[in-house]
Amino acid sequence: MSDYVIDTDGLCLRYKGKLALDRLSLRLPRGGIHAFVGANGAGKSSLFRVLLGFEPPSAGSARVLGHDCRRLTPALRGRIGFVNEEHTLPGWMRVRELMRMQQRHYTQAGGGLWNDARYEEVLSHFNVLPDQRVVQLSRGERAGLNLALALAQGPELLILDEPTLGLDVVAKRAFLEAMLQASIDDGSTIVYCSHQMDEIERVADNLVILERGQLRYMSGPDDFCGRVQLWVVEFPFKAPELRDLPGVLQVQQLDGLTHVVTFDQQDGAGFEARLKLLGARRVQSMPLGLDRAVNAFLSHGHAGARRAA
Ligand SMILES: Nc1ncnc2c1ncn2[C@@H]1O[C@H](COP(=O)(O)OP(=O)(O)OP(=O)(O)O)[C@@H](O)[C@H]1O
Repeated sequence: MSDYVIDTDGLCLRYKGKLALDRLSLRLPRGGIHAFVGANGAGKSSLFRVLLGFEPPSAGSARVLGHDCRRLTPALRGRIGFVNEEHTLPGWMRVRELMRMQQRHYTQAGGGLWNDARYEEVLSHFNVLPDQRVVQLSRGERAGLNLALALAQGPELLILDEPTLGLDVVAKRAFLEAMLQASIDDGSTIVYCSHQMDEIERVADNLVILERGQLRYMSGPDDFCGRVQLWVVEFPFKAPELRDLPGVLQVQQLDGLTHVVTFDQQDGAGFEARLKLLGARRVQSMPLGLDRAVNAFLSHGHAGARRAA
């Protein structure tokens, strides 16, 4: 059995003239919650489509649960749960019928561990009646049903594309709790993408940052935040150009002070000394939350891409 639940090597996916995945080499260990972040168009959904066998790689390889993604058998697919952001479900079916169908499938297939309690718990946060047809549900209710079904399957690997988009705060919290529970109780590996850093901060064990189809960064969210630092600097006159200093991700002028976000400059002394040499009168440094840290990291990539263009 492969140690990696997902293993890609030099993976490329090209859509007519557009490189969505660019020589992506990525290995995710089994277990835990892996959160993918990246700007719009970074390639998150494209990666999921390749992993699920919906798109063949244009070059390189992709393996999921130790098997080539181009040759996933129905039995293997049964070990992988997937929820897409549109929450597509058969509209004509009643909620009860859909649940029974999934329940039967996942109990008989033996691939998963159907969990009634988890289904009921997640769905209880939505006003969904068993007799309603899927087509009659609101978008958020359909999302809730889809997530309840996916989490109740207890799949070995669960891939979720922006699962909480459009959910209210209570439903979102319930879903995150259930996701954590599935990861702990069933040992499911959960791979999901989101633009909501508060969520990722709360549940993710591993943060994966994609940029223009490439892997830019991977570690636990806390380790990532530990490497990003904000410096609030007072220059007596006009602030000098700081963007080209080593490790600088972002520079902003706010209320007469210069805010500099750096990566791997947390030893303090070296960077502070540089700022002082450049004429800084006062320097204060502080850690950043995940939201601002990721934002600075991604905006650095954006700026780099603009400069290269
Ligand atoms: N069917 C397609 N045909 C052509 N280009 C596509 C297609 N699907 C995606 N792309 C392009 O591939 C790139 C990656 O798209 P993808 O949907 O994977 O990004 P994403 O990271 O999921 O973005 P978002 O956060 O906006 O959902 C984008 O530049 C997108 O325009």
